Amino acid sequence: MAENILRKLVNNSQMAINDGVYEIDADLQKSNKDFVQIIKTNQHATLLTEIKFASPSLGKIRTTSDPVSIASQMIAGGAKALSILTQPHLFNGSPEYFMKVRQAVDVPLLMKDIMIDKVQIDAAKKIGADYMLVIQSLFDQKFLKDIDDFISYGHKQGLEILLEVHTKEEFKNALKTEADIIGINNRNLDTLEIDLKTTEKVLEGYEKTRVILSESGIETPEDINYLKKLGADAFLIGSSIMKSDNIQEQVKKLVNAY
Ligand SMILES: O=C(O)c1ccccc1NCC(=O)[C@H](O)[C@H](O)COP(=O)(O)O
Repeated sequence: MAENILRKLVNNSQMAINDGVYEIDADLQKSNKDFVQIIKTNQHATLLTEIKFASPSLGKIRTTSDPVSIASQMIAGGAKALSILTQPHLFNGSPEYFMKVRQAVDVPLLMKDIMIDKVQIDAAKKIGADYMLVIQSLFDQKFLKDIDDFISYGHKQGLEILLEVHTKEEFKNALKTEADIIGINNRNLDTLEIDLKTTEKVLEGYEKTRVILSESGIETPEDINYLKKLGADAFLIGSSIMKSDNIQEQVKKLVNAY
């Protein structure tokens, strides 16, 4: 799959769009909580934990089960927001899981998908997402055009934007946008390799103007403290929590990293 993973992810999203996955008849409300404010005031590590049953890098992570139960355990452990996969292909996600969780919890929710089309942004609003994911490399590598228009459309739908980068160049471009949070993905989407030093490389020499989320490959309190020292304000964690036998305790351990 290494031949071009991004292309494959874009094609998968197009397939899901063509199959009507995002044609949703719902009007759920987002949370009334401000995640950026939570990040700025939380005395402990702010975790955005991810409900993710499978991934391109790991295949099956956990047997698909009730997402509401997983969400409740994450929140009981101290997660301040949740990321929920809605992409069916390779991630086993779905907007239905998302809506079940939205109806059960009041924390901010990120619709985690490979967003390539405004029809998905419309869906994010309908399912009650607070945040949507935008991937800078999709624009820099010319899979998509006009990131400012895409972000502005999301904002007009009442969504906040998590803009994900992996390189210094992408980070520079991301800083020119109106994104609400910039996520540094420690996973290289061309190779799927993870290196926490990505956050270090990207943030080197950066004078803080935005809220920074470090994403992927985070497993231990030590990882969190390392990333915090580099300038990360919050942490997106999926696999290491989803693989755990005790989700609540695993989240608690990470939240109490500091
Ligand atoms: O997780 C993957 O294998 C993956 C592959 C290709 C594109 C995106 C992918 N994941 C999306 C993510 O950003 C992660 O799910 C998220 O940062 C959590 O990462 P982790 O804690 O390593 O599960």
